[in-house]
Amino acid sequence: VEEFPPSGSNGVTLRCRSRVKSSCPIQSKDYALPNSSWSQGMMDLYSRFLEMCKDGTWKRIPSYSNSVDHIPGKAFWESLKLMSEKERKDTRLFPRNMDTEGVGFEYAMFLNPSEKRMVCLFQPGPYLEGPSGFAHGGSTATIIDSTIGSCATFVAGRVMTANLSINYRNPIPLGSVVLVDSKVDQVEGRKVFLSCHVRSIDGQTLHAEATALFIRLDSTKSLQQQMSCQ
Ligand SMILES: CCCCCCCC/C=C\CCCCCCCC(=O)SCCNC(=O)CCNC(=O)[C@H](O)C(C)(C)COP(=O)(O)OP(=O)(O)OC[C@H]1O[C@@H](n2cnc3c(N)ncnc32)[C@H](O)[C@@H]1OP(=O)(O)O
Repeated sequence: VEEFPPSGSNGVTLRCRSRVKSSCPIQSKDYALPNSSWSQGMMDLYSRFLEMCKDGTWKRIPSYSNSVDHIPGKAFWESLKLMSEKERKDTRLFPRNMDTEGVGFEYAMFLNPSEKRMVCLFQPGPYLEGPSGFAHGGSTATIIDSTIGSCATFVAGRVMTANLSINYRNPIPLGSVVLVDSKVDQVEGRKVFLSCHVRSIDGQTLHAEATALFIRLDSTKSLQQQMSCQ
């Protein structure tokens, strides 16, 4: 199955750990692969998207516990120089902050480059509880921000969330599987406008809808430009 960014060419899967000599990089764990906590519904949806990756329409996005690991190629190695070994070891991407599988954010993202669309298969675990039996709104905001943010990253490179507006329509049961579906609506200079819907797998329940503004931070080429697919 095709994967983006391709692990052989961008260096993101190669990461130096503190106890390992820098000349001996090791592979970071990809958390967006199935584990035993994934429900049948999550597995089925994941298989459906993997199938759609076969003709190149969709790309599976690997997920690492440290954001640095997502940076492609040369920029990755340059960013390592800007951070101390301790900083690299001690930070974690917020939705990957729990060690036990299944209790927090279980998710996998897929990108459709031509539609500038990123979807996220999300199974909220018991430690994300807000109202009894349902996901905390903050956890929903987190997965929306991460999905939209990854979509904006693809289109614009380094970005920050400037505005995120969410309407919560129906609570998300813990342990259920929802589809977070985001797309870029417009790009105006450094501003990237996106929208997002969170729906049940059968599409019958709208859980949340959101709009967001991301601001591009620098003039480096976007991943999309690097893939030359616009
Ligand atoms: C292939 C795919 C690839 C995938 C990759 C996958 C994996 C990726 C891995 C991991 C990514 C996961 C994704 C993570 C997602 C999480 C993201 C976050 O949580 S970000 C943290 C929260 N956000 C902040 O803390 C920002 C705080 N704010 C700021 O730092 C600044 O305000 C900033 C950078 C947003 C803008 O500041 P300025 O100084 O650069 O720019 P100025 O001039 O202020 O704004 C530029 C324009 O934007 C408008 N603007 C700015 N903020 C606005 C706002 N809130 N509402 C409306 N307009 C705004 C301004 O009015 C201005 O517009 P005019 O050029 O004048 O037309």
